[in-house]
Amino acid sequence: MLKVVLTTGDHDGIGLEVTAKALHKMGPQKGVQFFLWRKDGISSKYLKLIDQKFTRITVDDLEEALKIEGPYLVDIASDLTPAHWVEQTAKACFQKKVDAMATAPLSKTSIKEAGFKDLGHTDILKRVSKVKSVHMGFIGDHFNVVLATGHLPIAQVTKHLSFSVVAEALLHANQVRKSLPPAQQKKPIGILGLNPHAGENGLIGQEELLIFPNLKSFAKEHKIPIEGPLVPDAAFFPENWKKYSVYVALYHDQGLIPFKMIHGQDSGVHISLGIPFVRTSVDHGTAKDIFGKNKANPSSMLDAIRWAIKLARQHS
Ligand SMILES: NC(=O)c1ccc[n+]([C@@H]2O[C@H](COP(=O)([O-])OP(=O)(O)OC[C@H]3O[C@@H](n4cnc5c(N)ncnc54)[C@H](O)[C@@H]3O)[C@@H](O)[C@H]2O)c1
Ligand SMILES: N[C@H](C(=O)O)[C@H](O)COP(=O)(O)O
Repeated sequence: MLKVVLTTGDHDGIGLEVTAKALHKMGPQKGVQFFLWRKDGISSKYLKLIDQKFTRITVDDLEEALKIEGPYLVDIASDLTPAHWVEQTAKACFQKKVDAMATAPLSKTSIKEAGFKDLGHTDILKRVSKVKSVHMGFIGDHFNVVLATGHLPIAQVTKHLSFSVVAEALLHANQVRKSLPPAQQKKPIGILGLNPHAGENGLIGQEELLIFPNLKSFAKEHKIPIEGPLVPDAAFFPENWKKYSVYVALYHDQGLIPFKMIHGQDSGVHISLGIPFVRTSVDHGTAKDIFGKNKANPSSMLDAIRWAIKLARQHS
């Protein structure tokens, strides 16, 4: 049985709602045991939804939960913070006690309030895994994006960008390319430029001239098909989506504004690249403005759980 752990994120966000709705929609999955972290003492509305499809057993910690075998959904009613749920699950994944984790949205503020220095799940996973670089990858129905830099203030992006930063992102984007259906795998990875008009041969910034000549040799050496620097304001025209297996965006919003505009809440999965286990997530946030209103769309969480299972099967 694959053990897949779901964390439900901020207590006052839509995490539990989208997770319960997603589980209700997908029902039990052959060969998969689900574990669900949630706050102790919550209203039973969403648990009742889960109970329509699953036999649920409640415990109060992960260690206890992992001892339970059989056709149950194991519900962890916890008084730890949601950031601790993520950290404990990541440790269990790292120790191979768990096969995959799918996370509902967690605010960076709540991670800070839990006493952690990490900026997001990605940083928690990187710390637990002790790896040098982790990249955020986003898989969508229309196109896929890998971010070369993460949660970095915009003022620091140019200081941080270098050939080696983009080359590491390219290697992770290539992992995404190789996991795509054969026809898509053949398409190059499109790497965006940084400046307006991709620098226009150095007239509007030097970053493209500093990064891309080396990147092209690096890609050739690693047999990775690439194109770039793509002109950022034209790269995401719909007619270009099918030209590239993956886009590499140089900073967070360069890739996520188009990705979220197009995929909205209807699809889109976030995959952590560079950690030694499977972690997927939604492509939206905590949506506190609609907390408790039963308005949250669970499609991204449903995709995140499906991808966690698919990737865990490939890993096992
Ligand atoms: N995977 C994650 O853990 C993750 C991802 C993104 C953002 N965040 C965090 O979430 C918090 C809020 O982020 P934000 O305000 O930038 O974006 P957000 O996605 O929470 O909200 C943007 C808008 O989209 C709506 N929305 C989001 N998801 C929806 C859904 N499933 N169904 C219906 N409407 C939905 C919201 O109601 C809001 O109007 C921040 O603290 C951020 O750090 C976490
Ligand atoms: N950049 C992500 C997004 O907008 O979807 C997000 O903030 C999630 O980050 P973590 O997975 O590191 O929490």
